[in-house]
Amino acid sequence: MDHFIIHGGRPLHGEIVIGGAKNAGLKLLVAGLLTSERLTLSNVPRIADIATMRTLLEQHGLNVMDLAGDGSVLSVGGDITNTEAPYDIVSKMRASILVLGPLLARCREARVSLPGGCAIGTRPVDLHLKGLETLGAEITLENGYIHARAPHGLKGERIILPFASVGATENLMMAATLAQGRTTIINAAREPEMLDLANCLNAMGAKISGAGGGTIVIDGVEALHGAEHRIMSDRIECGTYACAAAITGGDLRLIDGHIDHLGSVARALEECGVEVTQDGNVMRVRRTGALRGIDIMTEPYPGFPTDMQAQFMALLSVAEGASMITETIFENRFMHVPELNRMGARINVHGSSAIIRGVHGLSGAPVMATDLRASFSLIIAGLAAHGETILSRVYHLDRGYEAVERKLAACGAKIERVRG
Ligand SMILES: CC(=O)N[C@H]1[C@@H](OP(=O)(O)OP(=O)(O)OC[C@H]2O[C@@H](n3ccc(=O)[nH]c3=O)[C@H](O)[C@@H]2O)O[C@H](CO)[C@@H](O)[C@@H]1O
Ligand SMILES: C=C(OP(=O)(O)O)C(=O)O
Repeated sequence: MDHFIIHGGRPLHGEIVIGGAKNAGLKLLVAGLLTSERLTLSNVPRIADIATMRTLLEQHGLNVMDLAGDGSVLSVGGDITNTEAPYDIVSKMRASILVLGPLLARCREARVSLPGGCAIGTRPVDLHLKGLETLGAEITLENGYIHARAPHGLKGERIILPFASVGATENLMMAATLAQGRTTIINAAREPEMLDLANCLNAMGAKISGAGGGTIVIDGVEALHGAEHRIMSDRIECGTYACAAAITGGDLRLIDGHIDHLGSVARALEECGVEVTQDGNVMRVRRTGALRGIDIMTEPYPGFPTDMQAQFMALLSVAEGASMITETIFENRFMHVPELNRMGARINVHGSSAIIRGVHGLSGAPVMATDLRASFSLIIAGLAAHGETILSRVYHLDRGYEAVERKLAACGAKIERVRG
């Protein structure tokens, strides 16, 4: 298992190119199941989750071509020969559940392993299943698998989501593109990735309006066709490097970083005393003064994203005064707290809130990654800490961040990946 060795205390200066969004790219690849023609995606991030999604689609029978030879442009096409998503892939990557709606809509049948819980929470898929039932699917659970059938096809309906679930909105939006009649999703997730997916589906011939807002209307069509689409840039990767710049008192130009997608994250950085500006497609982040503590609550978009919570906690651990972070999306997303405390942070968890008392400095230590964003929070802490930090279980990080050590080292960080 690879690990990172980080020697902290160096401000980051320079440029980092933000890659394509993991949380958009995964669903955009799945959209390839909705047509027999080719869907070509550019700006594909070279991360482990994309490789896993590629394996999943290939075992459904799709052919995935690497057009640029470096994984950045993928073309998906061909016939679906297998409608089963097996446990060994779904249990590795929860986004696999997104194949359920498209397989059902196109093949009228699908068998997808139940994903089960993960390190950050139980993460049930009841809203996906109820929504598909509303569209006419018959769903049974047997032997750990979801078996969904719609022998006469799906039928458009009005679906009210009790919670604005990202995955349920995407699954239902994709399924509804091939349903008969109109589907209206009320209380839909409003994350920018919804709009990216809808734009791609519309380019494939779907009729979707309202994506990015709370009500999405989908008029079903007979068939979708091929298209080309550029995946939006990753707002979470952008926010993560912004925190790294801020904690080290650095100055970073984030190419293809966008304040408007970051929204509440950019505002939180400013409240902490960090300067954030936009010039064309470059977002600049720098800090010259002291960091100030603030209170944060994670919420669905446009609120503060849970996927930035761990990285902000690392930042706030060295801010002046006390901060409070309340996590409302996942019930177990504070696994980084004991690891940050091992580096000298003073953080106490009370239920869904963490109180962070700012300290003057952190000290390097051996720490362990527990999930994707927690891993990067420990890198952020390590970049600011005195001495050596050794981060193990880097495979969590590789799920969603491309070339971390290269991007950080190019800006002055002393970070090395040790293989094995
Ligand atoms: C691949 C991807 O895009 N992952 C993102 C997606 O995950 P994901 O799509 O899984 O997130 P959801 O918005 O669906 O989940 C949010 C909350 O709703 C609950 N829930 C969800 C569905 C359901 O049927 N029943 C239910 O109770 C979940 O357990 C969780 O507590 O959005 C999350 C919230 O912004 C992000 O943290 C993830 O990075
Ligand atoms: C929680 C995340 O991803 P996933 O939903 O794929 O687990 C994340 O990107 O932080």
